[in-house]
Amino acid sequence: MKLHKTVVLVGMMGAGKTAVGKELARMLAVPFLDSDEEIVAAAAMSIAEIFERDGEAFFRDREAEVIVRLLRGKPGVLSVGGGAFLRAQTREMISELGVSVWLKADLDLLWSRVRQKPTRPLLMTSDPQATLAQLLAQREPVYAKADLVVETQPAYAIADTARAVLAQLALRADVLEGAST
Ligand SMILES: Nc1ncnc2c1ncn2[C@@H]1O[C@H](COP(=O)(O)OP(=O)(O)O)[C@@H](O)[C@H]1O
Ligand SMILES: O=C(O)C1=C[C@@H](OP(=O)(O)O)[C@@H](O)[C@H](O)C1
Ligand SMILES: [Mg+2]
Repeated sequence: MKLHKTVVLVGMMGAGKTAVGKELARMLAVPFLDSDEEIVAAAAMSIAEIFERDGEAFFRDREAEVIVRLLRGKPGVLSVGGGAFLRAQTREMISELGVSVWLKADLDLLWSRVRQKPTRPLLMTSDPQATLAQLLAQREPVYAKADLVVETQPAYAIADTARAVLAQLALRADVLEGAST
C-alpha cells in the first residue's frame, strides 16, 4: 500500500482520533502524528496548563501552526484536536495537502469516553455533559465538511474503526494505492 496524502482525523473529543490514528498508522506503516502531542511536547505543559496560562486563543494559534507544519511533512496519519477543524484556514490547508476523515460518534459514546479523563479544559464546567452536547451541536455541521466520514460504534474496538477508515481510504486511489480491503 502506498499513501499519497496525509490522512487527517477530525471530530469531537472522545471520538477516538488519537487511539484510532495510532492503529491506522501502524496498519499503513506510516508515521503517526497528533497535533495535541506536538503542542504538549513543544510547550512542556499539558493542554489544560496551556489553556490556563496562555488562554484558548494562544492554543488555537499554536495548533494551526503545528498542523500546517505536519501537513508539509511526508504522508502519515495526523490526528488533530477536536477544535482544529473549526478554523477555516486550517480546513483549507487540510483539503489542499491532505484528506480529512470525520470520526463520527454520538453523544452517549463520546460522553462515555471523555467522562473518564478530566484532561480536557473545555469540559471543566459545572455540567460537562451538557457542554459536550452543545459543542457537538455547534460543530457537527463543520465536521460534515470533511472529505470522508466513518461512523464509530460502541461495539467497535479501536482496530475495527481503523479498518473502517482504511476501507474508506481504499476507495480513493488518489489517496491510497494498492489496498486490498
Ligand atoms: N473502540 C474504541 N475506539 C476509539 N477509542 C476508544 C475505543 N474504546 C476505548 N477508547 C478510548 O476512548 C478514549 C478517547 O479516545 P481518544 O483517542 O483520546 O479520542 P480523541 O483523540 O478523539 O479525543 C481513549 O481512552 C481511547 O482509548
Ligand atoms: O475539542 C476541542 O476543542 C479540544 C480537543 C482536545 O483534543 P481531542 O479532540 O483529541 O480530545 C484538545 O485539543 C483540547 O482539549 C481542545
Ligand atoms: Mg486526541
